[in-house]
This record gives sequence, C-alpha cells and structure tokens, in this order.
Amino acid sequence: TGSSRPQRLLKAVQRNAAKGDPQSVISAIDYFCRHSEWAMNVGDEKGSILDSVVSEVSPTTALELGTYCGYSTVRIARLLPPGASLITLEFNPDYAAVARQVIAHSGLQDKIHLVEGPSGDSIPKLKERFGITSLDFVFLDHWKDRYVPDTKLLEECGLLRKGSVLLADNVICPGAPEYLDYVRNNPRYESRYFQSHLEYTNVEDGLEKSVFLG
Ligand SMILES: O=C(NCCc1nnc(-c2ccc3[nH]cnc3c2)[nH]1)c1cc(-c2ccc(F)cc2)cc(O)c1O
Ligand SMILES: [Mg+2]
Repeated sequence: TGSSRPQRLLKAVQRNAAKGDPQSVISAIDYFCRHSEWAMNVGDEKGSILDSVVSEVSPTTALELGTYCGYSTVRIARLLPPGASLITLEFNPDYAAVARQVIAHSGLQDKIHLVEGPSGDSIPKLKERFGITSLDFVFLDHWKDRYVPDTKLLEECGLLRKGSVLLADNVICPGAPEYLDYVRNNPRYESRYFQSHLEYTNVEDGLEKSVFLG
C-alpha cells in the first residue's frame, strides 16, 4: 500500500523546511498544498486571521480541537508568550503520528501537548490532566458537527471564563450552521464573522470569533 496524503505532506516538510524554524514549516506546507496536493489545513489566508486573533489574546492556555497534520498547531504555538502552552486534540491516530513529527520539525514540541482520542472524552479530563483552571483561547477545527456539543461541554466543564475567545474554522465551507446559530443567538457570547476563503481556493469560507461573556 502506498503513502497517505499526510505522510506525503510530512515528507515535504522534512525535505523543504529548516529544523527548528516554525515559519519555514508553515511555508513548506502551504507550498505543498498549493503546488502538489490540496490538504485541509487552515492555510495562509485564514491563517493570517488566526495569527491576529492569537496575538491579540496572547493566551497562557490554548486548546485546539482537530490537529490534523499540525499546521495550525505550529501557527498558534509560534505566537504563544513564554511559559504558555497549547493542548491539541486529535481523534485519528494516523493524523496524530504525522502531526507529532511536523511539530518536532518546528521545534515547538515543548509548548504543545497532543492528546489522542475523541474530544468528548478528552475535554472533561483537561483540568485534572494539565492542572488548568480555564482556557484563554480555543480553536475549533475538527468535525463540524462536534462544534456545538464540544462548546457546550467546555461550558459545562467550567473551562470557559469571562473573556475566553473561541475561533471556529470552516463556518461556511464545509459549514457549521448549527454552531453559527448557537453562538450568534446566545446572550453569553459576542460573535463576529471574518470573511475569507477555503484554504488554497477562491471558494468562500470564514472564521467565527466568539467571546464568552461568563
Ligand atoms: O473536516 C475538516 N476538518 C476536520 C478534520 C479532523 N481532523 N481531526 C478531526 C477530529 C475529529 C474528532 C475529534 N475528536 C477529538 N479530536 C478530533 C479530531 N477532524 C475540514 C474539511 C475541509 C474540507 C473543505 C472542503 C472540502 F471539499 C473537503 C474538506 C476543510 C477544513 O478546513 C476542515 O477543517
Ligand atoms: Mg478547517
């Protein structure tokens, strides 16, 4: 059997990116996805919006739902302040195996905790496992039908505090209509839509930023 797309993406990183240089890892993945094979990373256009929100929040504790190959994991971790950390949840063991190597190549592994398993199982264990009281920033980029149940779970587990920022990818394509409905019609959230495009295409997509009001 041949290699998978994530494995070919990893090879492109190992060949073209400088070890210990997160920006070159990001550029190598974007180049691969534009010129070789499309892959479902947040990409450079939406990635710039992600960067600006992460920089604005400057989170001490951040959570990512859906690691995939680790592209947005590296994008977020490279902007974290000293001593801050990013927890990223991945369900698919093949994706997780590739992501660990992409993260290692970037040199940011000390800032990142990759947890394998279903988000519904991992979220309730985050407090005890990582000694956190609340999350400053959450990036939702996993299965789109998990956005609402996992947001409710974060609330129920007391992981959100006044001012916690949620940023959700793909709210237009593939789409997360129930999530948009949930955060836009909920008095406990202040939401804003950032229009952009589906990674590496000119198809409309965007990010929804929602601040939890407590
Ligand atoms: O499905 C996506 N992303 C999700 C992958 C994932 N990777 N990991 C998970 C996971 C699922 C449960 C989990 N529970 C705990 N961790 C989990 C992780 N899900 C996705 C799809 C597209 C896309 C657009 C247009 C197309 F024509 C085809 C595809 C674009 C994107 O930006 C995406 O993010
Ligand atoms: Mg996405």
